[in-house]
Amino acid sequence: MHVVTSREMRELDRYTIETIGIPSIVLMENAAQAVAKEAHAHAQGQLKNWLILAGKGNNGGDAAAVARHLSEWGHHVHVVYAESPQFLTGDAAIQRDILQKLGISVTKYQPNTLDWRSYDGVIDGLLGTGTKGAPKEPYASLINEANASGLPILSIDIPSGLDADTGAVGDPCIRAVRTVTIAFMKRGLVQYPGTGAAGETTVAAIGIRPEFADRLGVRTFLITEGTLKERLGVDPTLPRNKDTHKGTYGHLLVAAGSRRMTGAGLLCSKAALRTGCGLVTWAVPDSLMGPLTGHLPEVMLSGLPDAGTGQWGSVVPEALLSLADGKDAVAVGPGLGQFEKGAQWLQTLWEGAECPLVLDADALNMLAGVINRWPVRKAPTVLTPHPGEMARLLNVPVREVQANRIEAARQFAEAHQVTLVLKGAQTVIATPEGAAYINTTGNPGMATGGAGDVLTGMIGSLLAQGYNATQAACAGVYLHGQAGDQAASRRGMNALIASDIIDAL
Ligand SMILES: NC(=O)C1=CN([C@@H]2O[C@H](COP(=O)(O)OP(=O)(O)OC[C@H]3O[C@@H](n4cnc5c(N)ncnc54)[C@H](O)[C@@H]3O)[C@@H](O)[C@H]2O)[C@@H](O)CC1
Ligand SMILES: [K+]
Repeated sequence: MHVVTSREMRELDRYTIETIGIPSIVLMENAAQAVAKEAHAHAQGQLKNWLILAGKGNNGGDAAAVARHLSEWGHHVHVVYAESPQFLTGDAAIQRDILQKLGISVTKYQPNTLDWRSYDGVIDGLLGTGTKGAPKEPYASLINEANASGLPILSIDIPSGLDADTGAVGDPCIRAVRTVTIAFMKRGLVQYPGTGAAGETTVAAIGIRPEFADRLGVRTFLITEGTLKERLGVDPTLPRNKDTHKGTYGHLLVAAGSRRMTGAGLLCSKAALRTGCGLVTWAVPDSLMGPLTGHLPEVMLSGLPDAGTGQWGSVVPEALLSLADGKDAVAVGPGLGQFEKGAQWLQTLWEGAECPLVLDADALNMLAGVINRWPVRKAPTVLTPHPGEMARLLNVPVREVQANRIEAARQFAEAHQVTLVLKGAQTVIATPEGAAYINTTGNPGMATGGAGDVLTGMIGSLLAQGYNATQAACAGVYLHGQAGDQAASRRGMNALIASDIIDAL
């Protein structure tokens, strides 16, 4: 499913109107039909009293047409224009004139004069994708009154006050229970806090087809089952061919865990096996071999000389590099620990390993500040930072990363020619070619120690099985979230721990 910016949406509108030839008023009619149907369904067969808020742009034009449909179906509607309706232009003016001829009640907003208690629900058609900055008066007061009314609000296209591109909520912003977005999902609806303000969101098809978005070069997508299968060609449910053996499914090397942090390596390796790779070799500092033996019988432990410390800082990087030889992928980082000259240590693997790499946690901290000077790797490289690690990689505050996660991920991935997985609610995957994918699975119960180690193992496993970096990152993130959702439904979010995610795979 495509996800668009407001600029892309304008281009798609223009393309559909001018090149395909569907008049804008027809698109508006389709949009309004879809929104009205959603409101009608919300009323569950009862006829309701709707207060319909209209701005002066096309979002308000949609709202006026919604009022017409609802009234035709027997609902009671009252339309309040934020600004004087006499100044409307274009399609919005056409809709206003129709309302007038149909005798539908219309007023201009006067602060604190609306009797909100006499309505059952609100339709929000104040501001759409034409919004610039936080709502100005009188929109701001009207939005505040609507939110304070406690009535369920259904937003047209986006909640008024939302930044359709970043998901930032203006002061104020409508808090909707439901949003019917027009033609395509907007970026602001799939990034927090926007996602929270929009409530349950559906996309209304109005005649602007998905292939038009491909034609115009839209390269941001929501990860759904359809995206995985149709766009990315990954189907994890396909049965295995009968004449295969463990070598068919790849061999992953995991470099993770150190004294006091062995669990990270256990989770990463076990998740990798459960994601289907044929073999996992787990490299650890030699002194940990004894304590770890037998904990995960399916994994092959490989101890590297560590001068008795149990720390990766004492392991020469060449030892790890030679283990990487002949493997199908390497996962490095969980529980590795921080140590002196860590960047140089990692550089040996970065430059020497010929197979795909996935880097997480401490390995990402080693990259911060040096990745700019390192050569682009020939084999695929996946980085999986959480927002704090991303901020260190970019040397900016975390809030700057979070303010526009899609762009932060995309720019980094393009600049360094890596596949970047920016974790957090609605994980973003950006590819070296400039595409971005936004995940739809997962829940806050997964904000628990070790969940990231599980993801690293899963992505490593998929890389080892021969999936390309985009496939591995997108499928890994999607399945990780799906397993987390299953685990949460069994355990509850508070009780969920990382092992439960593995158990749900
Ligand atoms: N063909 C099309 O263009 C279609 C557009 N549609 C609707 O049209 C909307 C976009 O319409 P518009 O581009 O007219 O824009 P909007 O209706 O989103 O609003 C723009 C108007 O609000 C004003 N405004 C902008 N920022 C403001 C702020 N911070 N405070 C107060 N006022 C502000 C602008 O001066 C402008 O008059 C979409 O969200 C969608 O609902 C749909 O009808 C489908 C077809
Ligand atoms: K709106």
